[in-house]
Amino acid sequence: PTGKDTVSAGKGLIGDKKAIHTIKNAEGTFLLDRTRGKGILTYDGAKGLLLPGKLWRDSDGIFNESYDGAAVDAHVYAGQTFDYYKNIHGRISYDGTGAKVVSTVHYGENYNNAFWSGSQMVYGDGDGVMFSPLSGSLDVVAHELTHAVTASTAKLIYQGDSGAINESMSDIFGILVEDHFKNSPDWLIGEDIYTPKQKGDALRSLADPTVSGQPDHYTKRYMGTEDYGGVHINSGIGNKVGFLLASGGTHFNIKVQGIGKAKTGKILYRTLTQYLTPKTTYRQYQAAAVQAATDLYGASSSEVASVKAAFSAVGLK
Ligand SMILES: CCC(=O)Oc1c(C)cccc1C(=O)O
Ligand SMILES: [Ca+2]
Ligand SMILES: [Ca+2]
Ligand SMILES: [Zn+2]
Repeated sequence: PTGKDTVSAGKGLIGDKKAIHTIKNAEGTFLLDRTRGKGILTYDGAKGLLLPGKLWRDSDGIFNESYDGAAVDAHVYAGQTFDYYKNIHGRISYDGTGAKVVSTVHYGENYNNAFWSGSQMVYGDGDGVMFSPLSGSLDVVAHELTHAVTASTAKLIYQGDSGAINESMSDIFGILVEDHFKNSPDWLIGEDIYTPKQKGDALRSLADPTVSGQPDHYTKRYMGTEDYGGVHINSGIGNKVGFLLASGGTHFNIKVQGIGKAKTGKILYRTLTQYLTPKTTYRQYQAAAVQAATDLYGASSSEVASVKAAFSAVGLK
């Protein structure tokens, strides 16, 4: 649709008020943000399974009803993730050339999933027990949009080691985007939408992947066929590397000097976008990350030493 670029009032899933970029015409106000790249667009799946559904339209221009919350959060968090990649890494949208960022909320019924379809983000409403509506968490939205960055660069195949690295990159950048915008950063994924009736838990922990049954060492990796060869299981190995590299610590008697979240983000962004390829294995990932850190900080830098130590701590070299 055409219309006038507008800033509207919105309320997120937990009732938090926030401004949203929209366009307004005679038919109403739409979730179309034309201030970022070629646009950020949010659609209503209307509890069906057709994508993308209908571009979200509000008749009175105030997005404050409970049904609106998932859409407001998806729209705002997509914009924040867009801003992180632009301002921190100089990347304009997931493809680097301002590609439209499309999200659909209210997908399916009681759907406990969120995913990157290959061309857009899709969020279920959850069943109210396992999940609340899944766009209600910035780290989850950033996780999904990072799948799009990966699909536009390394194209890591979604199975086995490459799939686990794909998943880990999405978790790590989910953490980094949330850290960039929130004053309560953590190393947890999905805490805002996971098991709404229980407090203090999360979908995954990067600080200690074993709390959700993930391995934190390469010798403990899952080798079965479930979950595309364990992409959401073995991502714990890469997640532990990311945590140790940023925060430091001693793991299986190996001490890692932390280098902070910002440098960790720079090294892993360069690794993902310059060195990883569709079939990269965890061992090749170690070499790629060392190379990226060397490019950025020099072969004899403390940052390179920390990258080597972080991978060594999980049994990779
Ligand atoms: C952190 C977001 C996440 O993991 O979303 C998924 C869920 C909830 C189920 C299945 C797949 C995914 C995914 O995006 O990998
Ligand atoms: Ca989090
Ligand atoms: Ca919970
Ligand atoms: Zn994922």
